[in-house]
Amino acid sequence: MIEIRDLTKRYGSTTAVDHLTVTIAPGVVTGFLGPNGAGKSTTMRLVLGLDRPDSGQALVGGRPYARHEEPLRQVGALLDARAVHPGRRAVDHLRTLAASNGIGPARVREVLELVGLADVARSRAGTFSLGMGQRLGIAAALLGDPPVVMLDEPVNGLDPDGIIWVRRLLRSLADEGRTVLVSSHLMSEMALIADHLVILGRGRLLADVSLADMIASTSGHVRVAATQPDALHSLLRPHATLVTPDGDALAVTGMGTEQVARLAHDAGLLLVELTPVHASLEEAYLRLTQHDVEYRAAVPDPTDLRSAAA
Ligand SMILES: Nc1ncnc2c1ncn2[C@@H]1O[C@H](COP(=O)(O)OP(=O)(O)OP(=O)(O)O)[C@@H](O)[C@H]1O
Repeated sequence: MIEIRDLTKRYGSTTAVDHLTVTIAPGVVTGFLGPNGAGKSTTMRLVLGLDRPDSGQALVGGRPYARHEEPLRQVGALLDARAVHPGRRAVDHLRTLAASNGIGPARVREVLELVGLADVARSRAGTFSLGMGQRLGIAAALLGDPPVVMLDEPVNGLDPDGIIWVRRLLRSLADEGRTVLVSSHLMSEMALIADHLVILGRGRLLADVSLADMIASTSGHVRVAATQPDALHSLLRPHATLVTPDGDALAVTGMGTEQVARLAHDAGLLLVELTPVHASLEEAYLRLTQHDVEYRAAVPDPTDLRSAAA
């Protein structure tokens, strides 16, 4: 279990983590989400004692990370897969880490097998692809067979096989009763991996919610098309919350399919499509975080269902 209590971290005038209180429970995969700069990496670094909080605390297994004698046996973390000396052989990198935590060479061989790097164990980390580097980072995280695993963007750079492998790995770690915290900006991936979500915005907790409740909290939309698109648009606009183009059709929120059908019928319009579309995690996430995005490009509006559905 990870317990974060009233945690605050400032860098100059930036408050990276702002009075954050949340518990990451064992036995489930918790997705850690938030826009760029929301404070996810800082929170993970604070949990690992790599940075000092201004106030509050982060406990792993009931204690601050630094108070554990062999921390790799408590928490396995992948924060930055490139943080390995490029001249180091993969196996030597793992052996050094293992030795500093009283872990024997047999476990090094085991994790190399587990992540699929056994054949390249003697290659230097600098020759590894991004995906191989990720696998090496995950191997390091799992060395101590820890009850808590924290992975920052673990699928970054992995090919589809690798992504499926990470998904299965995280599921099995959670099923074994471990605490699994994983960050990713890929909402479609999160929707497949996570059971629970912790969402930050500008360092504050925006949501601590199950994946199912998160999606259910956002109503979907109706996709509708008619032989006279302009007439349909004018008809629906006064009645719906939002009417936006969606390919050849319109995306309509704030009305159900029946209401759309009746209005069209009464106006003599012929519908060629009428489809209820359930909200995706991405839509729910974009709506929740739209006021907390620190770095936003000028163009797409996050409430535009076309960009949300892309
Ligand atoms: N070492 C540092 N010095 C100064 N500012 C920092 C430092 N580390 C983080 N910050 C700032 O703290 C805020 C939170 O950053 P953090 O990297 O934790 O966010 P994040 O949610 O992990 O973002 P991303 O999704 O982009 O990785 C940002 O405004 C960032 O610029």
